[in-house]
Amino acid sequence: CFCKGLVLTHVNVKAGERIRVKGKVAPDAKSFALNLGRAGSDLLLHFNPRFDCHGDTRIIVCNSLSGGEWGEELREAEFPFQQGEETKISVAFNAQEVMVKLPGDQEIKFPNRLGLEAVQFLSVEGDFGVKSIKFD
Ligand SMILES: C=CCO[C@@H]1O[C@H](CO)[C@@H](O[C@@H]2O[C@H](CO)[C@H](O)[C@H](OCc3cn(-c4n[nH]c(N)n4)nn3)[C@H]2O)[C@H](O)[C@H]1NC(C)=O
Repeated sequence: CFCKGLVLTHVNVKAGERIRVKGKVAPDAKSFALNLGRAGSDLLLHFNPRFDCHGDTRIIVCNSLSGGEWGEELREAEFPFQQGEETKISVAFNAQEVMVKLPGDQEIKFPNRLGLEAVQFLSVEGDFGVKSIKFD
């Protein structure tokens, strides 16, 4: 369900700032993921919409990764993505939680399990073509 995509390091996004990702879901998408954290092995958030992957159909899986170990998954059934469509995902965080804003004013909150105050690493992987990334 994954092909390696875009990796940004040293982005130095602080709590209260927002990352806005615009892109297009592949027409035959199985899954894509937005990862942000200290590094690839320490993720504040692995945001993983699954169209058809790992036995999941149209479910958003969120998780953290600490020292390469996955935490407990949070699963969201409200699934605002369509294969082949453009979409916008924005993420902000504070000491307590990560807030993901999705189309249709949907918001997913995920605990800041790593307690990160800044994010250095951002990657987008899977069946998603990034059009723009804005930091504000
Ligand atoms: C029911 C069986 C046991 O539970 C399953 O266990 C799987 C393995 O941990 C879970 O899938 C992982 O879920 C993680 C988030 O919790 C990640 O989505 C993980 O994929 C991350 C990943 C793979 N890759 C990757 N694979 N190959 C390449 N090049 N890159 N990159 N990132 C997935 O492989 C999967 O979500 C989980 N399913 C359930 C229902 O819990």
